[in-house]
Amino acid sequence: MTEERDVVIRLRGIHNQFGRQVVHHDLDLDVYRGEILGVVGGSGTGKSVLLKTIVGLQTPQAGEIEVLGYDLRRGGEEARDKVDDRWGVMFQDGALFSSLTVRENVEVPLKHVPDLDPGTRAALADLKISMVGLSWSAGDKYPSELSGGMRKRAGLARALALDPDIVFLDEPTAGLDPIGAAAFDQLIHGLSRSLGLTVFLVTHDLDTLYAVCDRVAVLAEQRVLVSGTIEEMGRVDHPWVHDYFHGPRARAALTAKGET
Ligand SMILES: Nc1ncnc2c1ncn2[C@@H]1O[C@H](COP(=O)(O)OP(=O)(O)OP(=O)(O)O)[C@@H](O)[C@H]1O
Repeated sequence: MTEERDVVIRLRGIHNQFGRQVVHHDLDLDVYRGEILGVVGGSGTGKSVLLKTIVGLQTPQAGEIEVLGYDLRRGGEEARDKVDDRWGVMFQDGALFSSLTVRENVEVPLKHVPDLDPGTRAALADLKISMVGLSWSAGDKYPSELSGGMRKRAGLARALALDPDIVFLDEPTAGLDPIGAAAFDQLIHGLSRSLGLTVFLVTHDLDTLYAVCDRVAVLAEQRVLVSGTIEEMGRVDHPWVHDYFHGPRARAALTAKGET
């Protein structure tokens, strides 16, 4: 008997086009509750556009988007309102407001919570700041006073502010040194497991894929060409997938994970 898995994001027949450039055509994808899904693909295959499509920053020309059981295309504003505080998004550079301190940045999504007094709001922000491994004093700092890795952690704290079911991460380890990247991978993994978070993670970083992802979805030929475990990816007979998962970088990442 196969176990039914709880699908939290279901995409069907997504079509995204800019002018004459078709980025996605007839794209289907399921994301399961509690998993860390790595979304990979060559440059320009539409990984970021896909993330933006799900969170409502890009409107596809066709297709169905269902998140946490809500039909976001047919359900309109009302459906989006229902899920808006159940996901968090972290863009590449953290996308923090430069004129606000880290604590004030993390407080931004909390301002939508009714009846939350300023003291409680600040305390909740501090809790998220410590959850992502930043010191208490980081809350008073401005983004320009932080390192790239700290800014990413602050961006993650803001994405976690409303205790979301799903977090979307766009290249979270880009620009980090290998030690900082590995630490960030472990942070994502630990948070996902302890909070039961579903993570939709766009990445080029093979170490991240091998270290933390439960499944991988490969974008190619304007759709999700294949999805499955890394082990399954190793058996896929497609030139890009083969080169990606059998290349020297993949071998190094596998060795680093200790599975030679
Ligand atoms: N707003 C837009 N207007 C026009 N074209 C766009 C827009 N957004 C994205 N594109 C195009 O869509 C394609 C996919 O872009 P996207 O940023 O999703 O790629 P990606 O797979 O994330 O690439 P990379 O790995 O290089 O970050 C690119 O050719 C890009 O130029």
